[in-house]
Amino acid sequence: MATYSRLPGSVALITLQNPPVNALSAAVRQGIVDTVQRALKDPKVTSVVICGQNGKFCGGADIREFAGPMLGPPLVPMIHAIEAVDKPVAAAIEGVALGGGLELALGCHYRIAHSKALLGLPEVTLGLLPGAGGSQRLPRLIGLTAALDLITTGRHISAAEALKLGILDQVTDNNVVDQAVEFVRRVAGQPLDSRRLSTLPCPPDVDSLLDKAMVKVRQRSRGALAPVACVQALMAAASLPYTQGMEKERELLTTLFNSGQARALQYAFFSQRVVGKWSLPSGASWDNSAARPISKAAVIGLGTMGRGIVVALALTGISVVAVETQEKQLAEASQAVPAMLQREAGRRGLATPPGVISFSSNLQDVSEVELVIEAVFEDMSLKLQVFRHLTSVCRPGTLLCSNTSGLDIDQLAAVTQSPGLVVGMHFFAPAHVMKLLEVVYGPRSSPEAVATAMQLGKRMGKVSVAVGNCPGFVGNRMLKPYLEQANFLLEEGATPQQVDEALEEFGFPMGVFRMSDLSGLDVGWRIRKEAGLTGPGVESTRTRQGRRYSPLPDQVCEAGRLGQKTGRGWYQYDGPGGRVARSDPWVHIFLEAYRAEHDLVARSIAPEEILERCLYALINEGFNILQDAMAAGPEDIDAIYVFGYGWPRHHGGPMFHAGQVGLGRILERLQHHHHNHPDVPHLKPSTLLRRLVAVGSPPVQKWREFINKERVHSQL
Ligand SMILES: CC/C=C\C/C=C/C(=O)SCCNC(=O)CCNC(=O)[C@H](O)C(C)(C)COP(=O)(O)OP(=O)(O)OC[C@H]1O[C@@H](n2cnc3c(N)ncnc32)[C@H](O)[C@@H]1OP(=O)(O)O
Repeated sequence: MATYSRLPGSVALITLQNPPVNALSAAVRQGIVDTVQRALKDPKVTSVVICGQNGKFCGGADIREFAGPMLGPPLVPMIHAIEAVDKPVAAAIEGVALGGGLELALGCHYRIAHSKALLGLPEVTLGLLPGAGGSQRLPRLIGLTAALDLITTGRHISAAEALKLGILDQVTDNNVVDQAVEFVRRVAGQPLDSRRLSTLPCPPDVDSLLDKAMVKVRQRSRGALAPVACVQALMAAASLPYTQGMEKERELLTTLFNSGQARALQYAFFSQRVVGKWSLPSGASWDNSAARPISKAAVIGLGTMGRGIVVALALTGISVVAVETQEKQLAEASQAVPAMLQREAGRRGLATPPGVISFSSNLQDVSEVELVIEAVFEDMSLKLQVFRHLTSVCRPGTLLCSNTSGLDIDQLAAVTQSPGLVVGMHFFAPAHVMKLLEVVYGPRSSPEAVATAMQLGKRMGKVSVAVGNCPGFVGNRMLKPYLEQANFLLEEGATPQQVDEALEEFGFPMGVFRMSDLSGLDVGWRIRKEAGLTGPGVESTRTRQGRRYSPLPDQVCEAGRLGQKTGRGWYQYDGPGGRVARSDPWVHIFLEAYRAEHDLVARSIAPEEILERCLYALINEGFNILQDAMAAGPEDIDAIYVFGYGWPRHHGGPMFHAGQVGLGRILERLQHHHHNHPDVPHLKPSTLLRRLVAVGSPPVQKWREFINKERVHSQL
């Protein structure tokens, strides 16, 4: 709702009230319509201020309402009515003015903000465009170039930047409502025509700026519709009168609203928030487990991952003891880490990196910290050695975390004095940049340890997801069948380019082979050797440990082709460290020879089959993970894939995508592919998928409840 009060003198104050962010729900819109009418009719009122309750102006349209029918007064006429008022109306912006919130402010005649406020039009990130007049008013206020940047990126800007751009009339460090009241009293009676943005001319697109932007956006958006529609709306602003521009805005918004992409992006918005409200099978959860405050931490091992973790911690203001026992590596890291910290602080607009880092080669130096993150090489015996050492060196009660991408947390916990204080913290490279953190709880991890790691991840700006302790955890466990299918497709006749193109067309920034070249092919090779799947003494057959196996990636590594770092992998590069992948005749000859050796007849494989085989195998493993309670719900898996594995956000995440494709269809295609490849267990449809289809394929939002019920009745 919105409340109305008349302040001493002649100013009406309208306050939006819809905690926590004063989103423009039907009730709030109705409240605004009513209170603006009241201010208009009250002859004693000469000016109006609109503000938000509890230090937040407005977080935009109420995203939760998008799923249902539109009720209450629509936004566009409401904002037009405010603009038409013949008394000055000012928006007093505190906290946030985002999306519809900023569009509401653009309909006011003046905008005054607190210096700490954030402004933006993030609709594009929800698969929409600023459809409450924002795409037409903003370019009239700040020009096409600046409007294009804000509308197509959706980025939030500071009050200082908004003032510079001309969005704001005044910025204050004091009480913003008081300032706005004083401001409107001062300007009362002045002509308002030039303050009504809809009546101003839009600058024309003289340098074909928008045509060029369209080409770029189409290239960059990888199939996402909203950025393209945003440019189209700006083209309308630049070339059409305001009323026709608004018609175009509405038409584009309707198309976006009805697209699956908007639903996927809005789901992704909420999943990011759902994962913060974690719960474990034990019943421990975010609201019944206290996190410990951490001010001093240590990182053991200063390779690529360790260095990134040190920077991520230091940026939160935590003091870090950075330990590396190899002198050469330590010397390199003590040069590199401060530079990385400086760069990242600059990128985030922080003047001086707040944390203090001390470097050491002595493990004893971690004795005073509250939390240790071990980030040594991914080797169980080495990690066990470090954990044995840590448990004797650290004071009782220190939290011991392992940055592992899939090793058994329970084994590590078993060699410590307090297994309850051990959790996994699986960072993604580069650790100071990538948003995802898997917090891995073992059977003995205490709720306090999980809460502390989750809280620390949040402080580092990560999307932290609590996951169970199983090989590969969630992300890498699902990646395994995906990679496996990609290799099988090569055996059957596809080329690395064909597989990559199909996946990139779907929206991944990089296909599986380009990505493997970037990460280094030796990573998986070492894991397969440790698992006894390849290496000396293992027979070179296409069946290993009772299931189909492709030795192709092993043979590529044996040829010394480890990816970008060696200048050769599934592609060729200009040299070691080269970035531009080019098709390599060696690979094609190698694949032909391999197929001939194994009597495989190459067939032509359609992109649809490539997508089905890779994605549905991955999704199927996602269902197995839910079934095994290694992830609390589909949102957890989807957040992991969107933030850590390049899953296109406009497809929501693998589990959401499964729902959009139709669970029945996924089941039917998995059955089909499993029938053709009975020696591939990953294609065998999961029990959970079958059960969901059997009960009528409920929407993804209902799966968590269904799984819990099935578990109670022992159906899973
Ligand atoms: C019909 C007209 C069509 C087009 C024109 C207009 C379109 C729009 O306005 S679309 C919405 C645009 N706004 C946004 O994208 C802002 C989204 N919100 C945020 O970015 C952040 O929530 C925040 C910066 C406003 C606050 O961040 P923070 O303090 O970290 O809190 P949370 O993100 O955890 O959010 C708290 C709580 O609020 C819910 N929420 C936030 N914004 C909205 C919203 N616009 N509508 C509905 N709900 C919102 C969020 O989900 C959290 O709820 P829970 O605690 O229940 O999870």
